[in-house]
Amino acid sequence: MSNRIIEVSQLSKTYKEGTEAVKNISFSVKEGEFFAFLGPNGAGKSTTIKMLTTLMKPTFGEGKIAGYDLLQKPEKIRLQIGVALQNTAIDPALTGRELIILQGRLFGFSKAEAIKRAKELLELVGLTKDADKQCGKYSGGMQRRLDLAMTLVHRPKVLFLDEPTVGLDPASRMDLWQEIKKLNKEYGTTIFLTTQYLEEADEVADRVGIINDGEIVALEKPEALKSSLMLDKIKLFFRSIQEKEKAQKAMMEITSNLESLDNQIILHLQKNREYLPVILGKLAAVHVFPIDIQIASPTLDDVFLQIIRDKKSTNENRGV
Ligand SMILES: Nc1ncnc2c1ncn2[C@@H]1O[C@H](COP(=O)(O)OP(=O)(O)OP(=O)(O)O)[C@@H](O)[C@H]1O
Repeated sequence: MSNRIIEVSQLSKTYKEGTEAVKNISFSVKEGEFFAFLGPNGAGKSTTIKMLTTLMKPTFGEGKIAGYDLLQKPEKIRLQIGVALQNTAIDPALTGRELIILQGRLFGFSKAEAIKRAKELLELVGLTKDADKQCGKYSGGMQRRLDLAMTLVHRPKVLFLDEPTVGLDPASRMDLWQEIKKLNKEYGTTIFLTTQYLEEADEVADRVGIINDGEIVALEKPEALKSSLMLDKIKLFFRSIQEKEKAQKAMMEITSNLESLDNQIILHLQKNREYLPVILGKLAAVHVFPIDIQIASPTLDDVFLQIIRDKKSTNENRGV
């Protein structure tokens, strides 16, 4: 096997009533890579994960996970992967420890092995203290960590996580990211996850794939995606809304690619520091002076919005 642990070629899924949820996608993920799969609601992320985890058959195309073919060797694949999908149902009356032991037994561990593995995993995800509490009484963050522990029982090579941090408060989100990062860095587990929190994907992912309307529209390292935008955001803050409005008219002479919020204007300009004197000159001409100026490089959110906007306008031009 090459060191590509996920390999997908022209993978497609059309649901029975005709929705083309995934259209001919091809990509690969290397062993040990942290891959984030992003896309707006309904883009095809869950459908892709379901196909890659053998829960759903593709209508066309092929894929291999850890060297095994999706259609020919699904049972082999299931032993190599861990899957945490959204809304997994677990019995709330059982304790965290009992659930992990049960999972171990389902994977064929002896009772003693399952107990030992549960202890290790509870430690890994920081649930040792609450291991013997009924999991129905766990907080959202604790439940997610338990989900994670359960997916790890059989030491999977690849972990598929569908929006693992959705609905968690920022502190719990950070904790869970730490656990996932640890698995990736210390144990070399390949991570394939979907998330809506782009700034977090930016921080943790080696590579990002963006899917929109069933098609992959970007596949890059986060840095490369951001620099491909070649735009800076210049934020100008004013003392009052009246001043901001005056300034906005003047700024429209430089670019129409701007946003106006309360007392600030955000200009999106090609990366080029020479624009600053031009901006200040135009403002001085109308006697308005900003109280603060901030220059920021694009974030992954900006890239995402731009890609989705470009796609929309191409479709509109084509009359789609
Ligand atoms: N079981 C199904 N039967 C028919 N259509 C479906 C089914 N599941 C998903 N779809 C449709 O397929 C498309 C892709 O959905 P999918 O759930 O894969 O997107 P997603 O990117 O995971 O969205 P979200 O972020 O909202 O979970 C959508 O148009 C959706 O309505």
